[in-house]
Amino acid sequence: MSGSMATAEASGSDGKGQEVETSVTYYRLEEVAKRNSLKELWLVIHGRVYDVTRFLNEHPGGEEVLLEQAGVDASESFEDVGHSSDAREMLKQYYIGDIHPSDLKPESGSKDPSKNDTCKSCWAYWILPIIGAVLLGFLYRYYTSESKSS
Ligand code: HEM
Repeated sequence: MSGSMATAEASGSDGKGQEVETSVTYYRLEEVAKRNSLKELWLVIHGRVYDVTRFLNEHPGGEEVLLEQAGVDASESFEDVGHSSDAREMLKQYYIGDIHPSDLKPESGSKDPSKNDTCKSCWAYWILPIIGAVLLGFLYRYYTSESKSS
C-alpha cells in the first residue's frame, strides 16, 4: 500500500520536468508479432509500435491492408501509400511505445553508418583493380613499343 509508483511529473515542480520522455515503453518484435489478429492488432512504423485494433474499421485504406502488416514492420508500406500529414498525425493516437533498441534495423542509419562505409570501400575495391589493370596495360604497351623501335 505504499503507492510510491506515482510518476515524477504528477507532483514534481522543481524545474526538472523535461525528462518526461524517459518513460517510453519498449516492445520486442516478437511481442508485437503476437498481436496480429482482428482482436488485437499492432504494427511497427519507423521503430514505433502502434495499437491499431480500434482503428481497423476506420482506416480509409481498409482493414485488409492493415491485417497484412499485422505484427510486423509496416514502415515501407506506410510510406509507399504516401499517407497525408493528417494520416501521420493520426498515428499519435495509436502510439503505445517503441521497438526495443536491440531489435531495431539499422534503417535510420544515425547510430550505424557502417552502410555508408561499406559503400565507400566497395568503390575502392572496384577502382583499385581497374587502375592497376590500366597501369599494367600502359606499362606493357610502353615496353613492347620500346623493344620494337630499337
Ligand atoms: C496506424 C497506421 C495508419 C494510419 C493512421 C493510416 C491512415 C490513413 C488515412 C488517414 C488514409 C486516407 C488518405 C490519407 O489521408 O493519406 C489512409 C489511406 C490508405 N492507407 Fe493507411 N494508415 C495507416 C496504415 C496503413 C498501412 C500499414 C497500410 C499498408 C499498406 C495502409 C494503406 C493505405 C492505403 C492503400 C490507403 C489508400 C486508400 C485510397 O487511396 O483509397 N495504411 N490511411
